[in-house]
Amino acid sequence: MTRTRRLRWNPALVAGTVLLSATALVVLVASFVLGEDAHALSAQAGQGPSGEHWLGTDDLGRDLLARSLVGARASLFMALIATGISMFLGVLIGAAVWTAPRRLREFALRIVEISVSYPELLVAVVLAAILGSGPWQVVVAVSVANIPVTARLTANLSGAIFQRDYVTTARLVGVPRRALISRHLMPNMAEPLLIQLAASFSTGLVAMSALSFVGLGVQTPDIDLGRLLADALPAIYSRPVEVVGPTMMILLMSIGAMLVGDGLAAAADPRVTRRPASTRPVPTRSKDVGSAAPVVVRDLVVSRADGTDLVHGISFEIGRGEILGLVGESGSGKSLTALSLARLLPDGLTASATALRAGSVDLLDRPARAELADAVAMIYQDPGTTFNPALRMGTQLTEVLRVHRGKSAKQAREIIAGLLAGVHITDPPRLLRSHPYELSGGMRQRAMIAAALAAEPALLVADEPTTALDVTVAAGILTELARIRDETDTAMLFISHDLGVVTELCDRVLVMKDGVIVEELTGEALRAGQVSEPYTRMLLDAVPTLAVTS
Ligand SMILES: Nc1ncnc2c1ncn2[C@@H]1O[C@H](COP(=O)(O)OP(=O)(O)OP(=O)(O)O)[C@@H](O)[C@H]1O
Repeated sequence: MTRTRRLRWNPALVAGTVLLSATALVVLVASFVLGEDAHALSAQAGQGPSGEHWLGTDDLGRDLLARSLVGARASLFMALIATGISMFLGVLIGAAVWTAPRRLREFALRIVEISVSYPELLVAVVLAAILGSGPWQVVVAVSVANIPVTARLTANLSGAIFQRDYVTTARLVGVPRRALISRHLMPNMAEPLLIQLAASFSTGLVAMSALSFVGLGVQTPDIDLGRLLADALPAIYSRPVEVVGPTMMILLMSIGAMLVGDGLAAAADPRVTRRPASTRPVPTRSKDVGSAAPVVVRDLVVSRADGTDLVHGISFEIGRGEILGLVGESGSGKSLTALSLARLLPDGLTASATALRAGSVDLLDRPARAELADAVAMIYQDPGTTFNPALRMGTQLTEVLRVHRGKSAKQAREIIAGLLAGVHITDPPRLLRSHPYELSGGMRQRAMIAAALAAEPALLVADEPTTALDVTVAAGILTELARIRDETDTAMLFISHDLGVVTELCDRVLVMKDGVIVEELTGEALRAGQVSEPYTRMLLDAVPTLAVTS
């Protein structure tokens, strides 16, 4: 079950909504009431404003106010239809681009970027000229001209959202593509897309009026605002009042739409956050090596597309119920090692190994997502980006159980509630009803651990799980991880650049430098300071201590 985020009204949004709806209402009502007056000829030609004709009459004696309101109705409908078409197709193309294979995506993105570089009005004029004059031709021309800008916005938004941890997690657990788009992409793009909708309406209205003005749109005797402006042009110096009606209608509607857009932008949620992580399968090299350990990594190489190796053939195993620490300075290759195990390497990087196994799953065999979810779970550094801000915690935490274990929503909630209680969340039902932003960082991280355990993975990767937390909360999370190690068979890969934390928690520690393991130590040896590598010594010396001098 998903939520509706409450709209935060602000002056621009109120003013825009009132202006737009009042104008639309007046236009609709008046155009029905005054429909005949707009076309009725009279002897009172070319008159100025009067009590009978508020905006005067044109050279055939037709009431200019009635014509403006009737013309505005046509422009309003045409702009709405064009906006609907361009938004629908733009969002579809933009989202589809990000679910396409990499090469096709790159190609499509370039096409969209090139299309955006042509001014919309110019494209609309060219298309309308090709299609011929008429209202539908203009609607199609303006719709098509507006598609690229929406498609690019959607593609950019999708790209950013696709790289957030919660989407990475959803992909890791094998959430189907359609659900990814409807549940994770769309709710998080709603605000910018609504803003784009308002902008698209406004530019569409102006473009359509411009096309009718130059004779490509609505044709006499039908009228829209552009047509009325064209009719007023010959008398622009002798009776300038003729342009007032259509100009005012264009202004009122587009200012209304712009204010709504600005209001939505101001009301947009400021909590939108990011963290580049990502996704790409791991191509492979060759075959195995027998070992009883649940996690086996042999000769893991991670390379860039240009052939540069970032991780240089490292090997390690993790035993049942063992926490293996992976330490090293920033850029030493810790995260790439972990992402290779989860088959979540960023685009442009590939991994190969002679053995890569978690539990019974051979990661070199391109396991199905469901299998992978059983094998590997991840806890990320920043609990603020781990969850989709648009969904309740219950929806997200139960995902893996519903998707892979076929549990009903109720069963999944019960299991997760038990796991949440296990990680010392005091009121699990309340947490399940909450949105992520209602929780503290520590609670979110505990919830992430509970979600990770739900799949009973053979390997739990914790990538700097305490770095974004304050010291006391971090201590609580470390205690949870130690408890999981003591109470379950889960093998754990604990990544950190902080030897102090690793010393507290890990049974064994690998020290990485420049993509190579330079030293392997037991937890005791590390605690006793028995290290042989100068690099490890340097890391150890970098651990802050609270020395009190008197
Ligand atoms: N997508 C990428 N494309 C190219 N190089 C990358 C990419 N991701 C990481 N690298 C490079 O690979 C090396 C190892 O990166 P990695 O993220 O594994 O380091 P790390 O030890 O986890 O660092 P940190 O503690 O800062 O997270 C670094 O030199 C980094 O610049």
